[in-house]
Amino acid sequence: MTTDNTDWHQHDFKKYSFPLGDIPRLHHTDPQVDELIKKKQPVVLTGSNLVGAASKWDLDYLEKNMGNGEFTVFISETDKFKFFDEKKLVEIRSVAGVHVKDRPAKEYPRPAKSTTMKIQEFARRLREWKSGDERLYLQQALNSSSGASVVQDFIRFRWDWVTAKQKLHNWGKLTYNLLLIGLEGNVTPCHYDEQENLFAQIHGHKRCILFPPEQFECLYPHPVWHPHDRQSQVDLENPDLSRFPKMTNLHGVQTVVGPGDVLYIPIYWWHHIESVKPAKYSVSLNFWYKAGPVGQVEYPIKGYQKVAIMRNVEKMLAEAMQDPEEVGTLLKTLVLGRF
Ligand SMILES: O=C(O)C(=O)C[C@H](CCCc1ccccc1)C(=O)O
Ligand SMILES: [Zn+2]
Repeated sequence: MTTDNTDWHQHDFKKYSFPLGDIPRLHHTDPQVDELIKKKQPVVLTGSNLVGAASKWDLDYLEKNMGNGEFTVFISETDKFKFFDEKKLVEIRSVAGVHVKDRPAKEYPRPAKSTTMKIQEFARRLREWKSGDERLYLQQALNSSSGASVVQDFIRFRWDWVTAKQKLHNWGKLTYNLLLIGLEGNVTPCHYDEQENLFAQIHGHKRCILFPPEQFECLYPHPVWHPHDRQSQVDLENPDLSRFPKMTNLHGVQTVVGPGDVLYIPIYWWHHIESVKPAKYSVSLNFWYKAGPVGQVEYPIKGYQKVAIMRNVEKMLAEAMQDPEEVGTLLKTLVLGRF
């Protein structure tokens, strides 16, 4: 895997069963950049200085300057931090048209539990962390109460540059910036988001493995009503081909982003992200934008549009049937032996 940003040692990286190409790394002034973004293809933009004002955001600085608020921190017994949407549990009960606050019918295992803590406690626990301890991952939307000097840095981001990208590519509004501080070795397993994403790396490095929306059938996402909606059911490190046979068709692209790099993760693209050596922790900040207006539909429709259609079918059927479990039965009746 060639990454001209440093001489990555192959032996350090996990080996996967599927082929991985390279995501192009281009200087942000290269005209190919906007061509790739227009085609919803991932690309690493270098030299943008988008979050140059945050280049000093190491643990010491953030500990001193993030203010006195409580921050959302996920804690996991393993290296995986698979997003779990607690809101879905209530929504499941409301599928039957009844909002019931009691415990959900099914108990879902939670890979990582969510808690809050002050930045000082988080920093202390990160410094004291040793192999075998539970892992921590701070994931908090930045806002105006994030400490005065951090807000000053935030204001000095290259908002002209990123807003020009937003306008040029007809993205919707900026929903929020998620600040991510995690231990080397933390993994955010394969999932997709319904937003355009300019992912800025600030401290340390992250290995990002991406798959296009068309590989939906190889990645077997949880149902839309599941708390792991948008997350793949498959474990890329330990493929279960009896349950997920189409994993053998997986082929992705990858890159390693370092400080100053910005990775464009197109809407609906699958991504699997790992904080890698040598730094002990990594700091990233994403810029999530709502999808732009659909505009004139072109045929044949694109992979990501099929994903949006499948999501709507699942939602409509879940709403129509009393019990989400019946959705699978109805869909099998609809297609098996008929199409
Ligand atoms: O920026 C992105 O989209 C990423 O996936 C970055 C990822 C953490 C995201 C956590 C998360 C996943 C799903 C819903 C809400 C929050 C990382 O860098 O570890
Ligand atoms: Zn994501």
